[in-house]
Parts: sequence; C-alpha cells; structure tokens
Amino acid sequence: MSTLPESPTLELVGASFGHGGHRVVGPVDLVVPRGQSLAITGPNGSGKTTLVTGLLGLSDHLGGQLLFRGRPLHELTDRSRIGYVPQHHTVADRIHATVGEVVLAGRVAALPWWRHPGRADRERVREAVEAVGLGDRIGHNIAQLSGGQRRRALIARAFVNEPDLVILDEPTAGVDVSNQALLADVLRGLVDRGYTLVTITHELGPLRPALDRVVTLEAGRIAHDEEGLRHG
Ligand SMILES: Nc1ncnc2c1ncn2[C@@H]1O[C@H](COP(=O)(O)OP(=O)(O)OP(=O)(O)O)[C@@H](O)[C@H]1O
Repeated sequence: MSTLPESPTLELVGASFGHGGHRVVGPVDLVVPRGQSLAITGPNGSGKTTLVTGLLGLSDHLGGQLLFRGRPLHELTDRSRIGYVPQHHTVADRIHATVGEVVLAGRVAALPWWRHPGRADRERVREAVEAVGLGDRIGHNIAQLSGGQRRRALIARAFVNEPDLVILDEPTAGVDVSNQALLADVLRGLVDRGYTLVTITHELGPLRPALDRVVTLEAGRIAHDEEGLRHG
C-alpha cells in the first residue's frame, strides 16, 4: 500500500461502529495527524473500546469512511503498521517466556513465513525493550514482572515493528502510581521519536505529560476535543 506524503495517520469521516449491527459509536469525524498523541476518554459504556477496536476490525464498522495514511483502511494488508496494546493482558500471567521472546514474537508475526528472525530483528527487539526501560529485564520471565513492567513489555511488542499508529487500551489500569509515571515517560519518549498514539484512558492525570490532545466521547459521539496540549 503506497502512502500519500502529507496524509494524516488516521481520518474518520462520519464513521460509525457497533456490535451485531447495532450502532454504539458515531457518526464521528476525527483527524489524527502524524506524530500526535491523542487520548480518548469518556464515561463507561461511551464507546471508547468499540471505536478503537473498530479500527482494528474487531468491532463492526457500520458506516462512513476510515482512512489510514490517506488510503482506505480496508486496503491495509500489512497489519503490523498498526500496533495494539489491549486492556486485558492477564494471559501474560501464564506465559512462560522471557521479555525478549514475547517482543520477538511480535517481530516474527510481521515477517514473511519463510524468513527466520536474524540479527537485525534481534537488534530491533533490544531497542524496543530498551525504549520501554526494560533493557535489564530482557531475559526475565514475563510472568515474574510487576503489572507495570508487564504492560511495558507489551508496549515494546506493539512498537517492535515501528508501526505508523499504536492503539493502547487503558495502559495505566491496574498499575501503581509510580509505575504509571514511568509508563507516561515511556509513552512520552515514543511520541518524541515521532510515533502516533491513540490511547483510551479513564485516568488522564498520570498520562498528561504524554498527551497532545484529549477527545471525550459521550454516548458514542465526540463531546469535547481539547487540542494543543503541548507535552512538556
Ligand atoms: N462485544 C460486544 N457485543 C455487544 N455489545 C458490546 C460489546 N462490547 C461492548 N458492547 C456494548 O457497547 C457499548 C460501549 O461499550 P465500550 O466497551 O465500547 O465502551 P467503553 O467506553 O470502552 O467502556 P468502558 O470504559 O467501560 O471500557 C456498551 O453498551 C457495551 O455494552
């Protein structure tokens, strides 16, 4: 899929999403420029998760246009261009794999089936693990990490393919206050490297330093759009 040079990362035009044919979100108009860190907030049930999972093809897209880097999203064949850190990560409790292996698995998923991961892939894994502050834990079993560290390992996995967009669902949920601040630092570092982030959150406070913009959903519609929050 070729890219139009000046296109925003994401553009929703009159977009609606739902479940089983029933509309939960929309119509919504939203443009996310490249390099922006956008938070989506709003009350329980306002449709935050439905909206972002709609971008991933995990809830129903019921109408309107979805453009990714200037092209219809449905033309996107390389799914690794969009990274995703889901809210429910309890599966990590039972995984017997090291941080490095979990992140490498994210890398391998984007390789053609015939290509074994090589030195460049392992180097990329190391960079991603270091970017989330877990460089000294790369060989540790993920099940032995704290909730906040585990979350950062999953963030590294989402970023290991240098995606054009990363979607995070409630990254601070279940993470203690000091680890929330660390997580915000990590996200801020990724934004400073030019990544585009869409983060669902109930807790704007700890994430503020990592955000440029906050969109509030109410009953499936955009009720507020606060831009120009220069991180710093
Ligand atoms: N898989 C599903 N099937 C049917 N309805 C669903 C499904 N997932 C969510 N819903 C409904 O869609 C509505 C919006 O839910 P959604 O999870 O998108 O909201 P949210 O803003 O992310 O909420 P929360 O903050 O509680 O996570 C709710 O009424 C919910 O019951």
